[in-house]
Amino acid sequence: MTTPAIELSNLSKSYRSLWGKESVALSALNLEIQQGEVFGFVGPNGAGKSTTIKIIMGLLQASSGSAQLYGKDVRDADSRTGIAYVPESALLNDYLTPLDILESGCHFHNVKTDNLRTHCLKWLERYDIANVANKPLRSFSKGMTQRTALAHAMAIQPKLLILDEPLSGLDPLGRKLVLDILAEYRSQGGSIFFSSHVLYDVERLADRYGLIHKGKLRTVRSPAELLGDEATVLITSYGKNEVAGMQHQGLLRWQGEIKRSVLWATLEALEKAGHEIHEVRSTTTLEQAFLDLIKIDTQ
Ligand SMILES: Nc1ncnc2c1ncn2[C@@H]1O[C@H](COP(=O)(O)OP(=O)(O)OP(=O)(O)O)[C@@H](O)[C@H]1O
Repeated sequence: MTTPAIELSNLSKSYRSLWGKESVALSALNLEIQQGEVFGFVGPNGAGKSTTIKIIMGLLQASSGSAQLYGKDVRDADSRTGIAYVPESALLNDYLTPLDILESGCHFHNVKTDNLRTHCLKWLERYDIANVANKPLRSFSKGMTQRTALAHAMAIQPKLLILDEPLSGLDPLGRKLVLDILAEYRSQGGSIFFSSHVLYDVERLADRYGLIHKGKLRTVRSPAELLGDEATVLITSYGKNEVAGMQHQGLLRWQGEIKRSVLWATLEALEKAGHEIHEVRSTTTLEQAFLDLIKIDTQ
């Protein structure tokens, strides 16, 4: 068996206030992320996501338990070679330019390339910031800074990407751009561990999702497991003949919201009846499925 990309065993973290009061942020977390896996760490604000990521990145010390990257304890800085991290609010030196930042990142991670400048410019182009490659970051919007941080992460050709709320601060176009790049990285075998407090725009990205709530990992599921048989699908078609489950909407248009378990049977029936299928869209969101689970868990 290959070594997991991330292995957390009984990981706990408590913070102590100035008055000595302890609050538990993470409680005995056990989790394995395999190489090549995309894992979404999802939970509401204050659930413990950033605390977990900061421990993995060596920025915080766990109170107990252990965290390993590719079999190496995270307290050993070498464990993070070839691992890219983008924090929620990227703290980049704002006197530097995107090109400076990418080039120094590549030097630090020992990236081998024929022409470093061309390599870095390629990544700035992918993130649509090549036109400001030589401008200092202090003039940038939050979205542009976030894009620089993401371009820096990809330019080091990481074996694992760790992203804390990767889409926060980005407009819809920026979000789509980042999701497309992450999907491409994933299709080339890259591993991703990302956190998010909302699911709707990352729900197609991960192989598995872990739900963290009040410092405890409540459940780890694949999107299919999470949606189960309760998932519904909305079908829109055009045709003359009636088909079970479909409601006539005037002229040739039909629409039906059906259980996912009867999707294929319905599509076959529509084809047989000579309908042209216009759209098939999931109407049950992962977000709702998770919210339902928390309700069940806390009852
Ligand atoms: N430096 C700190 N000192 C004391 N308590 C802290 C500190 N950092 C985080 N906490 C507390 O630990 C808990 C977990 O916080 P954490 O930032 O890990 O949550 P999160 O899931 O990342 O939330 P968000 O989505 O808002 O970033 C929260 O109750 C938070 O208030």
